[in-house]
Amino acid sequence: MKYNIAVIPGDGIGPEVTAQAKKALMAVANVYNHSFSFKEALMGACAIDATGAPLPDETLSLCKKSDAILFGAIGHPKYDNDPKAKVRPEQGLLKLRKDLGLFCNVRPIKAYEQLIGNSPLKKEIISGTDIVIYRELTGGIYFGIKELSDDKTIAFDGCSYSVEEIERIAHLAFKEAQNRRKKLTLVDKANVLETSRLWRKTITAMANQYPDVQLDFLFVDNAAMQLILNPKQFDVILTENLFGDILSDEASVIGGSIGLLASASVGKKTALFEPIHGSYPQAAGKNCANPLAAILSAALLLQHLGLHKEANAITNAVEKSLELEISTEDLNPERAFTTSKVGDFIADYIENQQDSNMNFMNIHMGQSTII
Ligand SMILES: NC(=O)c1ccc[n+]([C@@H]2O[C@H](COP(=O)([O-])OP(=O)(O)OC[C@H]3O[C@@H](n4cnc5c(N)ncnc54)[C@H](O)[C@@H]3O)[C@@H](O)[C@H]2O)c1
Ligand SMILES: CC(C)[C@H](C(=O)O)[C@@H](O)C(=O)O
Ligand SMILES: [Mg+2]
Repeated sequence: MKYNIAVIPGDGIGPEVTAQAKKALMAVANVYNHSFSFKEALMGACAIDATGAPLPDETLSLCKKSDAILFGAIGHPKYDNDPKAKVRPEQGLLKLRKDLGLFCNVRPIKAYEQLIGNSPLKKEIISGTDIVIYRELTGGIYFGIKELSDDKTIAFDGCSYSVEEIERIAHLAFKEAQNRRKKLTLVDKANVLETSRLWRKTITAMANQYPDVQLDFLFVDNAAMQLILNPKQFDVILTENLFGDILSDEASVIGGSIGLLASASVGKKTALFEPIHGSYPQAAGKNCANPLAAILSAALLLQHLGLHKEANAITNAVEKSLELEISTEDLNPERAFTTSKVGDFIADYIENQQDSNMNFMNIHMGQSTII
């Protein structure tokens, strides 16, 4: 089959990690006789530099024409440190999510047995953790009215949610729970926020449509603590935009590095696949960032296209790289492999995994070097 994939490498480490995800997809194409046509487009600080806009029209129209979108990361310190900047890289990503209707962001988190020692959390606490966060992505405070008083001493960010916005992601989260361990936790701040009370009321009213799912509720402050104290209690977490952003970075500590966390941003018409991490500007151009979040995002892309065997080929290769410690410095500081070497290993493993020849492993393991 032929698929058109829009690729948005973005800023900082975005281009480096996205290149490895493309390598993995090309290896899949070779083994399984698919054809991926990749078309690249600008978004973020690089797009502002080139066109003045963080999301050029050509990028949006390319995304609309594509079967799926692979995205790296955006963001640049020159904007992070300038609160007065009117045009910012992040506006590109937010506009893309909104214009494409990508309301449901799925963020899987698991403790890989191979990496159990990498987390600062105790082994017995994290071992066996397998959570998926359903983060609402096109509503809430991110997209509310923003105001600054004329004398610039008072700022306002509005937060609103409608029943329709809550229901459409909640149906997906309930269904995901049905396919997993049948537990759904709504995380909110219903003791304070009107929007959270609407979430609670709406989800409670939906529960009878999913009688096999055990539904519970947690306030977000407690949820932040429970994620670290006892992450195994969670199966599917459903939450609003801002809480999902914060809790997923926190949860990445369970896996051992944020460089492992992939995500799918899904709408009715299309879907975009993105690591949860940012542009990590300190590592840009150094070939040292972990590409696995981007590579695992490519696996989620394949699943979305219904290519399950192919997606498994990528996740198996990732597991093998972790087992052999063919990993970047965040996971393997003593004997770090570069970003591109990890990508090469994954692509080679996908193409040659039937090959039981141990030389194959030796070639890669002998190549360790580094930064
Ligand atoms: N989706 C996105 O594009 C996205 C997400 C978050 C932040 N950002 C932007 O990225 C810029 C930097 O933000 P930040 O420093 O808060 O977050 P960040 O995720 O870029 O980096 C935070 C820390 O996480 C670690 N890290 C991140 N990615 C890694 C990787 N692939 N491999 C190994 N370690 C990794 C590093 O220790 C890094 O210092 C900002 O401009 C921000 O707005 C963009
Ligand atoms: C860059 C920023 C707008 C974005 C968000 O807050 O959604 C990021 O942190 C993420 O998690 O994808
Ligand atoms: Mg974030």
